[in-house]
Amino acid sequence: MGESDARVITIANTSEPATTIGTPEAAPAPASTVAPALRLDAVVKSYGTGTSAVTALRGIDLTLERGSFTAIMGPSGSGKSTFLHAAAGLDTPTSGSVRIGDTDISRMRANKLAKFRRQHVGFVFQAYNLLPALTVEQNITLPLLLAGNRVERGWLDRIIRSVGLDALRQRRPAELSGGQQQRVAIARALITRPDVVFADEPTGALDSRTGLQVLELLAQMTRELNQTIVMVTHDPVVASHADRVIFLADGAFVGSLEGATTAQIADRMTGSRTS
Ligand SMILES: Nc1ncnc2c1ncn2[C@@H]1O[C@H](COP(=O)(O)OP(=O)(O)OP(=O)(O)O)[C@@H](O)[C@H]1O
Repeated sequence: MGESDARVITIANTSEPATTIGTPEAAPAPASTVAPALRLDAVVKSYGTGTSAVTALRGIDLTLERGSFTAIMGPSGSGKSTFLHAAAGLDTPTSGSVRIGDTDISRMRANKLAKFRRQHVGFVFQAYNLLPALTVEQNITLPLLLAGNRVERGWLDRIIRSVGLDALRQRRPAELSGGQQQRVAIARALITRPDVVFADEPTGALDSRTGLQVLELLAQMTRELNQTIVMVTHDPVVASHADRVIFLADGAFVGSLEGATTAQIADRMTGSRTS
C-alpha cells in the first residue's frame, strides 16, 4: 500500500506505466507512446460569479493509464460529482484541460462533445437507466446504434458472456433483478470500447451481496479487457475494490492509497475531513 499527502503523487504499477497525480512537470517520462486513458491538467471549476461564486475544483492534475481502476472519494461537497462531470465531458471546466485518449475535450462544442462521449466514454450510474421496451441485447447495443456504428457480433458475445448475461439476452429489464440490470448497464458502457468508463455510486441501489458481485465484475473488466474505470463513491467498502483510491477534499486531491482495505480507507477519510 502506498500513501501520500503531497500535492504531486506518483504511483508505480508493476504491469502498467506509472499513474501520476500532480503537476505534469513532476511526472516521470511516459513508459510508452500510447496516450493515457484520461489526463486532467490544472482543472478548475467554479459555479456562479462575484460574492456567490463557489470554486468546486481547485486545480486538479491527474493521469490515469489504461486498465486502471480508480476510486475517487471524499466527503459530501468535496467536489466528486463536479470532478466526474468535468472529467467525463458532461460539463466544461472553467480553466485547465481534460484529455480523453489523445483528444482534448475541454474546449469542444456541445454537439461535438456529445458525439465524442458516445464513442469514447461509458457511464454506469446508480440508476440503471435501461429502456424498458428493449431486450437486454438491444439495450446493450443501443450506444452503437446512436453512434452510427455497426454491431460486431464477436465483441457483443464476449461482453455479454463476461457480464454473465448469456441466458438472459432476450429478457426485458422488468424481468431482471437489480444486479442483473446493473450488469446490462455495465455491458452497455463497455460495448463501444470506451477510453474510460465512469461509474457514479454504481452499487448504491443494490444490496451488499449483489453490490459486491458488481464491483468484482468491474475489477474483472479492468483485467480482462484492459478497461480503464473511474468510480466516484463515498463508501469505503466500495472504494476498496479499486486498485487505488484518490481522496478529494474541498476541491483538491489530498492523497491516495493503493491496494487499501476498507478500514484503511475509512481511517484516511476521517483524516481528510479534519485536514
Ligand atoms: N450547479 C452548482 N451551482 C453552484 N454550486 C454548486 C453547483 N454544483 C455543485 N456546487 C457546489 O460545489 C461544491 C462541490 O459539489 P459536488 O456536488 O461536486 O460535491 P460532491 O462531493 O459530489 O458532494 P455529494 O457527495 O454530496 O454529492 C459544493 O460546495 C456544491 O455546493
